[in-house]
Amino acid sequence: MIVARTDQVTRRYGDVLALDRVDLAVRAGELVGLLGPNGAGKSTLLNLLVGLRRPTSGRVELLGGDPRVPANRRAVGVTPQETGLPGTLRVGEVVDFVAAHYPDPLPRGELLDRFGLADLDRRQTGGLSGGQRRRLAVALAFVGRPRLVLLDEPTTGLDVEARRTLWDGIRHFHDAGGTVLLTSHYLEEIEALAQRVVVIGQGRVLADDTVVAVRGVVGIRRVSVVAGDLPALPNVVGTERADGRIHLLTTDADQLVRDLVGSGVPFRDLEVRPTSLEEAFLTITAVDGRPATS
Ligand SMILES: Nc1ncnc2c1ncn2[C@@H]1O[C@H](COP(=O)(O)OP(=O)(O)OP(=O)(O)O)[C@@H](O)[C@H]1O
Repeated sequence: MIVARTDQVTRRYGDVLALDRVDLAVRAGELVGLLGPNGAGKSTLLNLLVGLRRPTSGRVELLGGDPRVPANRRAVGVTPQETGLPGTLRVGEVVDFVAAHYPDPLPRGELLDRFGLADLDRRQTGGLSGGQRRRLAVALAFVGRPRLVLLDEPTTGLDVEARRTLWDGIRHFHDAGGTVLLTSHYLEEIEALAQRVVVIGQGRVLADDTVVAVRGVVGIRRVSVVAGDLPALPNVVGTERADGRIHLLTTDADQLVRDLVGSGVPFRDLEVRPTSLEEAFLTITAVDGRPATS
């Protein structure tokens, strides 16, 4: 069963194309990571899924209906990228306040325990550390026993231990059958939680695959030289000519350099550097299939 879906969704903010014909389907019980750099369109996508924004074109479906209808959002928990908590309320009071909106909320103690906040029940939220505040904000998405939880960069600003505690809370929910869609800038974060990763760049879905497959692309290096035409070389997954240089994307930079030298073709100014995730996907998408000398 599909619990969240976008069908050819485009969203513009004036001249900015934030999402460009995005297709996404999240099935019940999945834990999906949305990966992409700043401005890729991740938050926009979450906001469309929870009905906070309308698509410019295309269709969005949440739990089988229109996300803008409140009844369809009842079984959804959300933590946006930025949240505010009333500073004078105690942690327990905030949880109780949110819980009061749901017919069968999680017991307060259980929720706080799951997110490592049990000792802070009576602390005013204004006296929490940044990391504790973030964990509470994320925990609140789970109060109403949702079927689907959407988390926008849940662990930003958390130290290693706080991040681990939060991951445990998310995992617990997922192990019990819950569905999660979360955003991150880091593959490592998604790798720790999800099997499936959707890579977004410049408003487009660049990849929708297993973490293992995406990790293969992240390992790609850019070998660039100043040269005339190059022969076709093994392990080259993309080629680009720019700024008077030939850029070769490769899964094995060491071997490619050996092959370049072995080919006897004159070249100079050799450079080898890692590609960013977005760069790797964008370049491969743009030039895949063209011969190295084009
Ligand atoms: N309300 C808005 N008005 C105008 N432009 C917007 C608005 N919201 C988002 N944008 C633009 O849309 C694009 C996508 O932004 P979005 O916040 O969805 O990206 P993101 O992947 O969540 O980024 P980040 O990782 O920085 O949170 C960006 O170019 C952003 O500047």
